[in-house]
Amino acid sequence: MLTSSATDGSVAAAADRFLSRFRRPVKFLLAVSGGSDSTGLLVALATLVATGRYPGISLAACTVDHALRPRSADEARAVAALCARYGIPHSVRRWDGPKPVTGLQAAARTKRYDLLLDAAAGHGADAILTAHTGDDQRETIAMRAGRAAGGVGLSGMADAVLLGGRVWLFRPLLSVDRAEIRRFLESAGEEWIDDPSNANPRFERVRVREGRPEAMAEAVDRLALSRRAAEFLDAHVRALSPLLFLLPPEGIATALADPAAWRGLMLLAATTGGRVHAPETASADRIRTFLADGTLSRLTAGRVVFDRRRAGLFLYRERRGIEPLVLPAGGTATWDGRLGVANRGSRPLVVSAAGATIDPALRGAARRAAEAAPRFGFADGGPAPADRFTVEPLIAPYARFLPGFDLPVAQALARLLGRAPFPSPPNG
Ligand SMILES: Nc1ncnc2c1ncn2[C@@H]1O[C@H](COP(=O)(O)OP(=O)(O)OP(=O)(O)O)[C@@H](O)[C@H]1O
Repeated sequence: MLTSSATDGSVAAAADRFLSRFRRPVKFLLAVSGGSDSTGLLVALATLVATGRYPGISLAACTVDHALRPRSADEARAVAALCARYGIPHSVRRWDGPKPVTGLQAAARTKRYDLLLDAAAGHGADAILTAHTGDDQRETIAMRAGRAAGGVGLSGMADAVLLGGRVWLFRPLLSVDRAEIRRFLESAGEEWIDDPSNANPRFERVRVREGRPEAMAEAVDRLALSRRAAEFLDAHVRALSPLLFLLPPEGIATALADPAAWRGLMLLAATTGGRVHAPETASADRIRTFLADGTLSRLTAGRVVFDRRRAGLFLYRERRGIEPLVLPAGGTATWDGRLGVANRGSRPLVVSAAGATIDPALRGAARRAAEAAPRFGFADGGPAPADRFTVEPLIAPYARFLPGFDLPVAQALARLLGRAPFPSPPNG
């Protein structure tokens, strides 16, 4: 039995705790590489679900074949065989096409999550599960400590993340150590594949595993911080359009006084600039000095103009460096990190900055923001009618990965941009 043995207790207990959280019917897609961690997660969950004690919960699995090593296809087949033994539908998603020479691991990771999202849709799964462990968690904290995150304290991986704004990913084994998972698999008589990339010193995670001492996470209540940042945005920031925001003087004072409010403002700045990351420390310090000084003038940082006037602080995207996007018929893409665009027409669509084409009556901050707004046209220069495309404002910091604890602030940003809320996790 899974639940009784002293050696497998923590894996089974973590799996049981996880499954017990879900009250509605839910299908999970397990991301299984064939390594010990994901094999352990698969065996633990499959065994528990087979007991019939978790009605409404079903499982599927996917292996991503990165096609980077000669044996990867065989490994995917070994996982398929394991899943077949446990009666779990399994699919393989292969990374075809050219691979970059530099940044290979980051590219593989991006592709892996895209392929997992694709597989989740294919299996009709409501959520994705990965087998990140307590060891991975310690490495993440050590890595982030090495980069001197600053501001909000050290943080580890979230146990829930919304991928691509669409599908929740859970990490049920985040509190279980790898050694425990291996003992569990040995007692269950199951084997796993040792991943050769774990011995490759090119990769950062591996370097951390070998080189850095462990660091302890600072006790930061990230959900409380996120809620306070959301309250600040709701209470103080006005969206004059999805591209132009105003923070009145009392809001500026609040942002300078309260670190959570400051974080809300920095996330709004990242969103306004179409940037994944909030301004880094040096840049944030410049903004802070500028705001504390109170002079009515402008500062540009992280592609965003901080435009201080009597009415307060206006925020908008600076005009420079906005690359045009050419979108083929039927295509979807991101423009300037700020807008998701889908071409519904039959001709290529060109999205560029409006620049001088805007209404000459506009003045001040509204004029500057409008110059950085999108303009939709065709390659011959003519404007595209509005029924040929759809757009959705993007929240760049959370467009790919939204940690569960940051859901409140992400929803506040969604409200400000007038876009649909992010979906809630499927438990409850
Ligand atoms: N090739 C794969 N196919 C399917 N799932 C995978 C694959 N590689 C990794 N995973 C999933 O991702 C989890 C983490 O894997 P691993 O630690 O190798 O990735 P990482 O790159 O360190 O993590 P991250 O994706 O968070 O950067 C695994 O436990 C497994 O669930």
